[in-house]
Amino acid sequence: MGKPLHFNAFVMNTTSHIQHGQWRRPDAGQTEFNDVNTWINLAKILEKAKFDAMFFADVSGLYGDTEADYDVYAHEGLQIPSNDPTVLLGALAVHTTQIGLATTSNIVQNHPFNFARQVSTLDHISNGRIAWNVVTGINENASRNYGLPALTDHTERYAWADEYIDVTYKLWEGSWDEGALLKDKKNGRYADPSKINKIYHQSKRYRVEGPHLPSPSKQRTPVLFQAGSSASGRDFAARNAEATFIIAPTPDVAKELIAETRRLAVSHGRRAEDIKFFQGLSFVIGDTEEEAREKSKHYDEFISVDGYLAHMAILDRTGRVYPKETKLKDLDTNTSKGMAEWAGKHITDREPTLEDVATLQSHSTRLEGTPEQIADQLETWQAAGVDGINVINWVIPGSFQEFADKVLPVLRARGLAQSEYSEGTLRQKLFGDGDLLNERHPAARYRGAFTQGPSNWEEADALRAKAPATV
Ligand SMILES: Cc1cc2nc3c(=O)[nH]c(=O)nc-3n(C[C@H](O)[C@H](O)[C@H](O)COP(=O)(O)O)c2cc1C
Repeated sequence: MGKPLHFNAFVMNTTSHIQHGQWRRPDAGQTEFNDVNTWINLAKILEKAKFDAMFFADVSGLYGDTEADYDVYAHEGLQIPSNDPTVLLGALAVHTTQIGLATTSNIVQNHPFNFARQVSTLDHISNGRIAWNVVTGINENASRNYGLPALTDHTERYAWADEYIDVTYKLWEGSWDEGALLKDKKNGRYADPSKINKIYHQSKRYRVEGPHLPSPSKQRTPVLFQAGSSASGRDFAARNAEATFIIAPTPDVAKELIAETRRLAVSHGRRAEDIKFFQGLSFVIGDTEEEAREKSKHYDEFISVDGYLAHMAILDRTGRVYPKETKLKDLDTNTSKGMAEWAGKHITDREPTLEDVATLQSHSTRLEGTPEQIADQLETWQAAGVDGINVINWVIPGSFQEFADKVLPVLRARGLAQSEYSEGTLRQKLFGDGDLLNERHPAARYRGAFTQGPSNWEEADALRAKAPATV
């Protein structure tokens, strides 16, 4: 028997997330994303099927050139309109009891003091089932929505992320000592002030006094996801992430990426197994191979070439998508070079066009076949070091229901999917090693760090000048 893979449902609080054009299918429920019942219904299906978590992607602004129009995004429902997933998790938490709830939140979109408070509140509501996908963003428009003149430089974005996450660690792990909450009705002592600490954080962008307003939730720090794949992104993940989301084109590429990030984690004093890797995949499931092939063609009929190209930001200078028959060799942009090479590997009998790029993109994460064949392919991904799958959907809720009905039973028979939830918080369910971050994680150093800490800003600043690494 194999080792169970983890399964997350990869979704976004919008109509067109990844598989652009599929919202036009008659059975697509994602058009009703404003209706909270769409999500509650899906959460119940997923929980019944024992999915580990519901993972919400998010962006804080439009894709593409900020000066150009955004007609194509509006036509395609491509991540606009979209709603805030973090708010939605509050509703899902009270309609479920076991499934993990992961939200994406960009460091530009919220002050860390406020964000830390929202997450602690959600972790209380859900009884310890919250995860945070830490992103630094790639959209210029998102930066402009928060008063910045432009997208912050790549290296600086990760320095900012370090600073941001440090504030949240201090609030979650260090501000409240264990046993601070007394609830002592007899003596009229609700909490013990000697165990509630200010943090006096000072860094380039943030000056935060504390204390954290919520008392500690079950997990304190939510389970930490990360999705950057550049050198700085991988280094950030190696230091901070408990789970990393990848979209590798093949198991071999995934294997390399995973080994590299695990090596980095070890170099930062963590263990290789402290990070779990989730590969994003979509599924076309048939009772026979022939049926799967037919279904795949049917999905292709709904592909919106404009949608894929807009998501990949392959647009002209006015923000319009090029005609789909445009040959890649005729595109005069930097992005087209890598793409042309990539498309050229797959299409050898003619000049690749933009339509080919969109189709290739939609096929790049697609596993197709009978449930048995899909299970075989998942075993190959697992052998490459993948711990879990972020299941990308075509339609909500149908794609997940189909996966639950057809593929999960085959996986269970091979020991590759869980049949029951284990007890406890999301972290305990994923790692089996307690509700809190382990001792090797950098946030653990803040436990008890503020108990004997400074009692005002002057003392804090003096201490920082003497030993910058400690506070
Ligand atoms: C699989 C995957 C999923 C991502 N999901 C999101 C997301 O939901 N929201 C977001 O703002 N960025 C998302 N990103 C972008 C990354 O968080 C990151 O900002 C981007 O990849 C640039 O960082 P990098 O240069 O380190 O890769 C995702 C990236 C990958 C690879």
